[in-house]
Amino acid sequence: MDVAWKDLSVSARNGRVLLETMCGYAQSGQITAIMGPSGSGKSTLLDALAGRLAKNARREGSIFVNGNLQTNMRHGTAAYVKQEDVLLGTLTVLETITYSAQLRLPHSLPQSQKMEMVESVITEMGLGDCKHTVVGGWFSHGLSGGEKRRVSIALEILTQPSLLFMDEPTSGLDSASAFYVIKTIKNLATSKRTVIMSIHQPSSEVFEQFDNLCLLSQGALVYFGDAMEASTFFESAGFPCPLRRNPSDHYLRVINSDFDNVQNKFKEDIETQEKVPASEAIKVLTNAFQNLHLRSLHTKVDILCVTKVNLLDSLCDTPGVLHQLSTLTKRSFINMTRDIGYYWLRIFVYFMLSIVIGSIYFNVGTKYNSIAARIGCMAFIGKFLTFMSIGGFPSFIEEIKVFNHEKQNGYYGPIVFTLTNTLSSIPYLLLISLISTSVFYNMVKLHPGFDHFIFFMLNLFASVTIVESLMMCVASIVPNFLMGIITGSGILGLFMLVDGFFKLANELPKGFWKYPMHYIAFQTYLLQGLYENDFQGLEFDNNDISEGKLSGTTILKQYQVDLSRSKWLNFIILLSMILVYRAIFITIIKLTQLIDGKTLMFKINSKTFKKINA
Ligand SMILES: Nc1ncnc2c1ncn2[C@@H]1O[C@H](COP(=O)(O)OP(=O)(O)OP(=O)(O)O)[C@@H](O)[C@H]1O
Repeated sequence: MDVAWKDLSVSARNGRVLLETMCGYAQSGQITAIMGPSGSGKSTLLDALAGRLAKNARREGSIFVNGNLQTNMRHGTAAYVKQEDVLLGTLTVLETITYSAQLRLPHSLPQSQKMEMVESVITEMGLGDCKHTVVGGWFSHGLSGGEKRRVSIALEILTQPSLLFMDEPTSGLDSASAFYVIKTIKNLATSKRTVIMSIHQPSSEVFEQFDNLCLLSQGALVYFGDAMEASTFFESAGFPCPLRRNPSDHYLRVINSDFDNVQNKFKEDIETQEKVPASEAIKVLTNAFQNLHLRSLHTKVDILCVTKVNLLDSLCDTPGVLHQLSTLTKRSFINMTRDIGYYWLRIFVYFMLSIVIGSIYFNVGTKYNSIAARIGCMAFIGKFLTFMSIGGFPSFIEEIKVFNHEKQNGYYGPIVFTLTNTLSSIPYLLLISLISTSVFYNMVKLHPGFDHFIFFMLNLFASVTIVESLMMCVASIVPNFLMGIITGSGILGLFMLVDGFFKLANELPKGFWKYPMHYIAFQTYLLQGLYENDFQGLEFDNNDISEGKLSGTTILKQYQVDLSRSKWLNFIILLSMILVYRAIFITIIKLTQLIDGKTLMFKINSKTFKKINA
């Protein structure tokens, strides 16, 4: 793919110019390196080209891919290696890359060939020794920073994308690793791939692998052209590279104006030519570039903007939705199994709390005082045990980071993610409900009968699933674990107040708190279902024994339980809430994509293509 950008500029919503108007190109078979001091706009340029700018940044100018004005890119044609590694900490290197291969390589490719590709990319990235090591997270130390970086690169080069964006691929790598990694990328580029990467401080050997150099300083273009000719350019502008200095170090030293104010302190230690403040040097270099190279750059860009080349079709044969579903469900299930914070810890705490509940309300009976005890016991279970399900949020946040990255690369969308998360979490949520209910139900001796026990368990299952679904919606808006937990707790706390326990339903202020909040809170249906399940069919001693027995139905009326809704109807409402919350999650993700203007990179259809080509 040939990429050309013309009159490209980026500004933040507050008016700050992040990238000044510039042009440039990247051709197939070549590596184009974007270099510059820290904060010079390398990532911004990369993001602008890849269509990944932050919401508050606006791009102007045009980007052409194969001579077509770029709108979106097709799935499999562009890959992006982010600056930070987004990996599931519970998987080994081999598993991480294998799942990615299953997810993205054409379905028609035999399994043996896929595994060969996985092994080969592991070898190329020097990960052979640690291929069975887990990536690592808060629960276990795993790969080093440099190894994680190489796994991130391996994941993206696996499919040999036609266009590869890389944000600082060598950061955290030692010089030998950096060299071999870039050499592998160079090999990839020579097989007609286009690589655009931002890079900090390449060694001279790494620098030699670059074809084109785009040098930025303070958001402006200082040099664009053949990487090897940069030294001639600097020399002609009066800044020759001193002997025994890495050329890239030299370029960055000359154009880094961040330290102009402290330069005087180190006068004796710096070369004569560097005594010129960088701000002056940048002006000289920019003028020299405009005089010597800008015209030829414009000519080259103009040619590339109109040179039509057909897009590669080779990688569009990606696996179908069912294959993606099964691969992602397996991956997610393994992640949930290995991350003790996802469910195991919760299962243990639920078990312990169930014993505590069982001991406190042990053999609750049917005396007059047992009525309040049963109500209190069920309210605690319905409120607090379900609330505790926000504990899995930090682990979910890690998973959603990977989802966001894979979604941006166009591997799959929110519907597939939601389905896989649902399928893989169901066994654990059932286990939580089964263990807890088995313990407290039998200790407390709530309404006898297997059908009553099962109903209780299913309600607990539905409610913890609702809390997980609600937290998914929270994560889609607040993808930070502390803020997410605060937001989720706030919402659940509010629901608890209006479910009819702390204040009976008819005594809640009508405006807002009863209508609609009482009916939105899932605990309303949970508690009513549990109360009906427990009280209906039982008889209790009256306060005054001479007044005879109190029927369960009378008690339910006193607690303002809406008996027109059967306990099963309450349960069905809970199940529907799971669907509603998960649908809200999908809608939020889709809306965010629309607002971002990144509507599914892979969803460009042939009609649109024909129109653009026309
Ligand atoms: N969305 C944004 N809103 C406001 N300012 C931004 C935004 N993105 C980047 N910037 C600013 O633009 C400048 C360039 O940022 P950028 O991340 O592109 O630099 P960089 O050259 O990649 O730096 P580094 O090498 O340190 O990663 C920085 O000063 C940064 O604060």
